[in-house]
Amino acid sequence: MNLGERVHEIAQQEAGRIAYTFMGKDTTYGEFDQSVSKFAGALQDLGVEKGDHVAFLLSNTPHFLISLYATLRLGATAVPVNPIYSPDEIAYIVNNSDAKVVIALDALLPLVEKAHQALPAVETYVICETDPSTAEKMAQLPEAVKGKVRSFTQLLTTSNAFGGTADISQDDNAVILYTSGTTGKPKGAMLTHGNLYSNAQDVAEYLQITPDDRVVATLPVFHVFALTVVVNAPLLQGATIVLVPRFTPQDVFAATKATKATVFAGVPTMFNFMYQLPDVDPSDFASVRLAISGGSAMPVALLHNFEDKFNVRISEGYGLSEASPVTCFNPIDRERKAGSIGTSITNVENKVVNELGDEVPVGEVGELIVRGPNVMKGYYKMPEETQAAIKDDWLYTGDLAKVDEEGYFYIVDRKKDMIIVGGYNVYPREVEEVLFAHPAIVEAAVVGLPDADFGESVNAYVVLKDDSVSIEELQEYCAEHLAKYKVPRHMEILNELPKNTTGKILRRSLKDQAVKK
Ligand SMILES: Nc1ncnc2c1ncn2[C@@H]1O[C@H](COP(=O)(O)OP(=O)(O)OP(=O)(O)O)[C@@H](O)[C@H]1O
Repeated sequence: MNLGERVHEIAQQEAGRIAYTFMGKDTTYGEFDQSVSKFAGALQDLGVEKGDHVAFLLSNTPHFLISLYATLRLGATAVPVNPIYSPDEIAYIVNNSDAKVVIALDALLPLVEKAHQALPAVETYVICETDPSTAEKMAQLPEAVKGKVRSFTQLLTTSNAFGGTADISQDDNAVILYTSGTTGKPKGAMLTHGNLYSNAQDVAEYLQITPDDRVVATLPVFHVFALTVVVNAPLLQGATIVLVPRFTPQDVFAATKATKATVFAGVPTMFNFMYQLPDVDPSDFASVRLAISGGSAMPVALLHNFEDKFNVRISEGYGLSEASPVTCFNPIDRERKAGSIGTSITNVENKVVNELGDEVPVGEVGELIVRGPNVMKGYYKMPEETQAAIKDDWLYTGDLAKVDEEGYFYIVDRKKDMIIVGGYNVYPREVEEVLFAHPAIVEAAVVGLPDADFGESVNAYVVLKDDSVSIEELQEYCAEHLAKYKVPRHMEILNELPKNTTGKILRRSLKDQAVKK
């Protein structure tokens, strides 16, 4: 069984069940399956065969769901790319992935027009219309590009359905996902059909997603967290996806209220924006039985505040692109531990090891490594990086963690972000947790900077609710809660913190800016 077959099976058994809802319109599994077959037929007519690569420059609209499942049905490989990357970033990924077809939102038409010469391997651009003026704009394209451009809507209405069944094995690539480059140049993690199916199934079981669930999809779908947790896992269960095209707290509350959504998944900054929104009526969120946090560390103070305000349980999990992504989650039917990423999900093993790769005792910090059917095949065209990441079937995550007696894991921080002050280790996260617990602080990030006396120093950047507190007072507050060497030497108040499009705070940007000063 694979993802495509499973969705087809649900459509055969319960065609009238709602697969997704978008802008107030419901689409049934029967209709979804039909669109997938037709679009797979269209891709086939465009020359896409098993093993070919198709890049997506799409956001949270039905185009993504149809394109993904059509590509999978043909046995081709999907390469979801963040559509708001710069033209150079997009060109790098599209070229590196050897994509033959690019499926793009119409807003990217100017980019297609400009960038097509830099993308020699791309034979066709399929443009997804969301604006009535798109057809006219397509007609006015220069001849050299026009010949390569097709309309998604037209292909969907005029193509014959793909009637065949691609011969897909568990080890075939389903998706190549480029890591966002928070810590370096994007690398394409090759995730197989087996990887994606098993992780979606294990997550769905572990979080008890049922066919009656309505799962809010506002996390960007081109990112691995969304792909498994709010796209594949609900579809495997025959549940309903509530597509929210662009995250705003207002849109999420409106969508949960209108659809009586039962599951919400977000990164911590989303929870923070929702919590901070003034005049919110918590009853708008009352239908949500489970809130899922992942992608970066959920500050403990925010977890408690959010749970109290909205009377909902937050289950924090952990993962990375290379692991499809989920390895741990706080369980639904057992204790949820604040500050922990929970226990290993079914079929996946997590272990904390020292520099030699030996498991460390309970409570001791080491690198988190992962083994299971979710671990990627490798990085596309990067055998050396693959060898460095996977040793004896264990994926080295680059994250420091510890585990308790009950098997709950705690992410201490990224290995690369650890600060060494005069020989002492400081994990930015523990300083951030203290800052987050201060009532005047809305956001906080901590980075290490070179220091002539101590090698490195601790530096904090905060966003404040108001000006009720000074930097000196915040430093005094830190001194009350932290050992002296962990207290930020330098603190700065900013209007906002730099974030990537998934909402993760970019410590590296803060560091780069500080070094340039
Ligand atoms: N619950 C969590 N707590 C702390 N960190 C988390 C959590 N969930 C995910 N992360 C962090 O996110 C990382 C995985 O993110 P992802 O695969 O999206 O790549 P990225 O970090 O955005 O980009 P890059 O790999 O290029 O740095 C993990 O390795 C970990 O550092």
